[in-house]
Amino acid sequence: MTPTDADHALQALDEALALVSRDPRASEGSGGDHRATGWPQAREAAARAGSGIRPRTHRVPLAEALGEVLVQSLEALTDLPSFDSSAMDGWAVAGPGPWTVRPGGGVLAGSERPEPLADGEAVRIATGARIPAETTAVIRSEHSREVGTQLHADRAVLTGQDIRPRGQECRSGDMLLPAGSLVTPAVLGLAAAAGYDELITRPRPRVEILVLGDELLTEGRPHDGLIRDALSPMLGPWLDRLGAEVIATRRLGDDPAGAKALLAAVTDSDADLVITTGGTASGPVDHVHPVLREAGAELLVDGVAVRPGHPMLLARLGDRTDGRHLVGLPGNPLAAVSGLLTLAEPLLRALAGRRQRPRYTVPVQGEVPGHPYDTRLVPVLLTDEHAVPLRYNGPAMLRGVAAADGLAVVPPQGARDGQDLEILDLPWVSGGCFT
Ligand SMILES: Nc1nc2c(c(=O)[nH]1)N[C@H]1C(S)=C(S)[C@@H](COP(=O)(O)OP(=O)(O)OC[C@H]3O[C@@H](n4cnc5c(N)ncnc54)[C@H](O)[C@@H]3O)O[C@H]1N2
Ligand code: MOO
Repeated sequence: MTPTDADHALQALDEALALVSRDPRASEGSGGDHRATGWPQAREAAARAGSGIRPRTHRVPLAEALGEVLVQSLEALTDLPSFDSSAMDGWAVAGPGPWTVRPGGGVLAGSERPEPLADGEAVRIATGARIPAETTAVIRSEHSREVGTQLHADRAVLTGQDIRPRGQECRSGDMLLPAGSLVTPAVLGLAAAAGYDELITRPRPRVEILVLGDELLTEGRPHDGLIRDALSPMLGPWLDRLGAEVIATRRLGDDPAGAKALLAAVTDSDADLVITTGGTASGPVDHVHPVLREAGAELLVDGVAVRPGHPMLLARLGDRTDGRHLVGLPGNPLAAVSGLLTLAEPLLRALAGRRQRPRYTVPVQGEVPGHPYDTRLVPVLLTDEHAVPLRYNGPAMLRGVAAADGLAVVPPQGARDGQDLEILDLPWVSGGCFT
C-alpha cells in the first residue's frame, strides 16, 4: 500500500467509524432521541413485517413464473415417463438371443406406437422412443453385433435392462413440489415435463423508488457542489435481482413540492414497497420522518445499530393486512446498500413468500476494527478460504462494494484474524434470483 493509499484507507475507516454515538442507546440522526434497533433484530422485524400478509396470486405462462413462488403444490398432470421408453440407442429385443432383425427402419423418439415384437425379434430403437409391446430388454448398440440378419449380444442381457418404465419418476397426481417452492429454471423444466403451460404463483412484490435530493445530477460530471445520482442507476437493477418488480423510479426535490409528492406516494402508491433514498437524517430538508408522521404511518424500525446505514427506517403504511411498507434508505450510497440488505431484502423475501437467505460464515483475513456498540457491514472479496475486507468502505463510497462479493457482518468491538463472520452475498454473486 502506498502512503496515499494508506491515508485513504484510514480516512475511509475514520469516516465509517466517525458516527459513534456517545451514548450507545441513543440514535442520532434518525429523527429523535430513541433507541436504535439492533442489526439482527432489524432484519427480523423486516422479515416479520412481510409475512402474514394475504398474498396476491396470478396465473402466468411458465416463463413468466421464474423467480416467483408456487401458490399451490405442483402435481403431476401425467405419468413420467408417460410411456415405457428406451434409455439408450440400440435394439429392442424379445426373448433370448440371437434375434432376427426386423427389416425396415427402427423406432424413433416421437414416432407412432410401434408394432409389437415377436419372440426372437429385434428392432433398432432410439433413446426416448416407445418400447414395442413384448420387448424384454434394450441392448445398447455398442454391446451388440449384427451378423447378416441376426443380432448378437456381446454380454449377458438382463430382463428389463435400459427400459424406462412408464411412471418411473411419478404417477399422474403425485405431488412433485410443495406450495411455497421457488420457481427456478429446474422447476420450469419439471413443470413443462409434467404437462404444465401455466403456473399459479405469487407475483413479485412491486416497488416504487423515490430518490430525494436537490443536489443530484442525472448526467455528466459533478460540478458546482452538485453530484451524480449514484442510487437511481443502482437500486432498480439491484431490487430486480432481489426478486422485486420495480414499477417506477422517480426523483423528488427537497422543496415543499417534493415533500408533497412524497406524501402522495406514501398515501396512494400502489406499490407494495416504497423505497426512499436520502432525507432520513435530521437535516433542515430531511422530510421523510415528517411525511411519515403526517401520513400516520407506523414506524417499525427507526434507526439501526449498524454502520454504515444508521438512520435507515422501516414503516408500515396502511393497515396490517394490506401490507404496504416504506423503507427509508440513507442518502450516503454505501449506507443505502446497508439499508437495502438489512431491511428491504428480508421484507421483499417475506412479501414474495420466499425463505430468508441461508446464513453462512467465512473466516475473515486479518483483524477488522469494530464500532464500539454497532454492527459494521464491510465489503469483502471471497477467496476459497477467506473473506478479505476491502478498502474504500466509507458510507459515501461505492468503490469497495463495487469490487466485492459480499458484505461481512462485523460484530461490535470488531473481529480477530480468522474469526468466522456472517456473509451477506451480493445477489449477482450468489445467483440466488432469476430475472
Ligand atoms: N447531525 C447528523 N447528521 C448526520 C447524521 C447524524 O447522525 N447526525 N447521520 C449521518 C449519516 S450516518 C447518514 S448515512 C446521513 C444520512 O442522511 P440522509 O439519509 O438524510 O441523506 P441526505 O442528507 O439526503 O444525503 C446524505 C449524503 O448522501 C448523498 N446522497 C444522497 N442521495 C444520493 C444519491 N442518490 N446519489 C449519491 N449521493 C447521494 C448526499 O449528497 C449527502 O452527501 O446523514 C448523516 N448526517
Ligand atoms: O454511516 Mo451513515 O450510518 O453514513 O449510514
